[in-house]
Amino acid sequence: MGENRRVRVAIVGVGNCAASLVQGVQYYRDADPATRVPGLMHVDFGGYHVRDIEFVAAFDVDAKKVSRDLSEAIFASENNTIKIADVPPLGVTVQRGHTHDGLGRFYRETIEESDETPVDIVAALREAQADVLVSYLPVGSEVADKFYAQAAIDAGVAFVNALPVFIASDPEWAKKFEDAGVPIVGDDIKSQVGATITHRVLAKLFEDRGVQLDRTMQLNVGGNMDFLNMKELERLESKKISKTQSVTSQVDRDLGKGNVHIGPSDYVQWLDDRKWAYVRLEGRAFGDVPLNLEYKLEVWDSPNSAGIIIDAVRAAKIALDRGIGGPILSASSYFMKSPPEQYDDATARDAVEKFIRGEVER
Ligand SMILES: O=P(O)(O)OC[C@H]1O[C@@H](O)[C@H](O)[C@@H](O)[C@@H]1O
Repeated sequence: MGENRRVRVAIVGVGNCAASLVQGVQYYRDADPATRVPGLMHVDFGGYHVRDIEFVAAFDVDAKKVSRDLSEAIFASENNTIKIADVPPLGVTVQRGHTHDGLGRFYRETIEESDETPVDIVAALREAQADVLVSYLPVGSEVADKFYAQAAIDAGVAFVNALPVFIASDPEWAKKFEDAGVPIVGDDIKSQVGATITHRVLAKLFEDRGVQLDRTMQLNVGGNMDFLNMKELERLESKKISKTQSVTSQVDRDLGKGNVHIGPSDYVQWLDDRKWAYVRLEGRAFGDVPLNLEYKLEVWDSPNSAGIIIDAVRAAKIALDRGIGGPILSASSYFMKSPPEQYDDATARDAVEKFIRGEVER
């Protein structure tokens, strides 16, 4: 395992999340594996340091990003996340990707689409000798995401599916990856301490402590392109399903129709890439006495997911090194909202550590 100590990463969708990822690799370049570093779960992940991640290809459709060096494209157009690092020129030119259903109404009204011809993705991935392709397409890009998933299979490149399109968790797609011997980690990134994981953990706490959860809701607002895009309601159907099942999987009972409301709620432009989540859980405790819990989480959305992707790409690379194809269940269940199999987060975390040590196959 691990003769090649680099993790060669390609990105599709050079938005805020990609910006945080690229900056984060720079930010943690000299992190000491012997210490606990704020913001990372692993400095060293199975022998790969954060600085071993190398960006080798990037695809986008935005005229202000295509043909620019990745180090500039991450700060271009509508990208508005917090800056954490200066990024030197990377020598990676953003290539014209394929649009398919990637641009909803609000993207089309906001950005100018590149008039360059889309490149051959399989050829580009091969030429770049990519190990892992990270899909950061906008929510609702079902056709485009599957197109890139197929390109990853055809190029023999591992796939990290950060958006709520069901691929790793779809048995037919999972089999395609398995048959091709290509690893996949998915679906839908679960942030470090984000709306989903806090909500899951508290729902489980109610259950574990014998409080019956009767009703819950999670309302999210933000000011990035993700939230603007989701004003188009059809595009967020898969997102609502993904977020809801991630929380309800932690409760053993069916809460009943109408008692769970989880989803993106509105676009508030001045929040920029901040996301605020308002969460409420209503239950019954000892003697059927009401017990309610309400909290508000304020985060910068994109850096909150970047550390998770840094681990997900290294998990995918380890699977490649070990010749394991198909969904990587441990990493998918800890890092993603909709993995093929749901576990509680402590169990999933343990599984990831076992995977790193080679004690579980996937
Ligand atoms: O905070 P949560 O619920 O874990 O969600 C995290 C991520 O969820 C994805 O679906 C969003 O598109 C990302 O922008 C976001 O960072």
